[in-house]
Amino acid sequence: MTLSDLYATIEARKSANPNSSWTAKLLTQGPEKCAEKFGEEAIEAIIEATKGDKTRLTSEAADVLYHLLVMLAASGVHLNDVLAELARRQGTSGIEEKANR
Ligand SMILES: N=c1c2ncn([C@@H]3O[C@H](COP(=O)(O)OP(=O)(O)OP(=O)(O)O)[C@@H](O)[C@H]3O)c2ncn1[C@@H]1O[C@H](COP(=O)(O)O)[C@@H](O)[C@H]1O
Repeated sequence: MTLSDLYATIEARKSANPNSSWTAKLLTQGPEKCAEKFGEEAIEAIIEATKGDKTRLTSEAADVLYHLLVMLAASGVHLNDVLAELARRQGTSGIEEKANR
């Protein structure tokens, strides 16, 4: 499963029944709710990272990635645009990138 596969599934859930799909249910609640869920999952991942529990962090990181993609889809931002931005930054040092912002 790639992030692109997961993003495609999430996009397809825009027209799915909210009673049979968690993703569809979340998407019907709008971009603010999706952003809120992403924030909650990010905090849970931070907690596991600071505790040093690799198994729990792995699980929470999966939740973060999934909810990031849901938030992007809800906000009308395509994963390919994010990947293109990452590709643009490739070969540029982080320090240089920061100076250009
Ligand atoms: N990767 C995920 C994924 N990760 C987490 N979740 C769901 O995200 C929810 C996380 O919510 P919480 O942890 O906050 O738990 P909760 O108690 O249910 O939520 P609250 O009521 O407390 O807010 C759970 O219901 C999880 O099942 C996911 N749901 C779906 N996917 C992927 O999306 C695909 C499509 O899913 P459906 O749309 O459900 O068919 C699936 O096949 C998976 O590949």
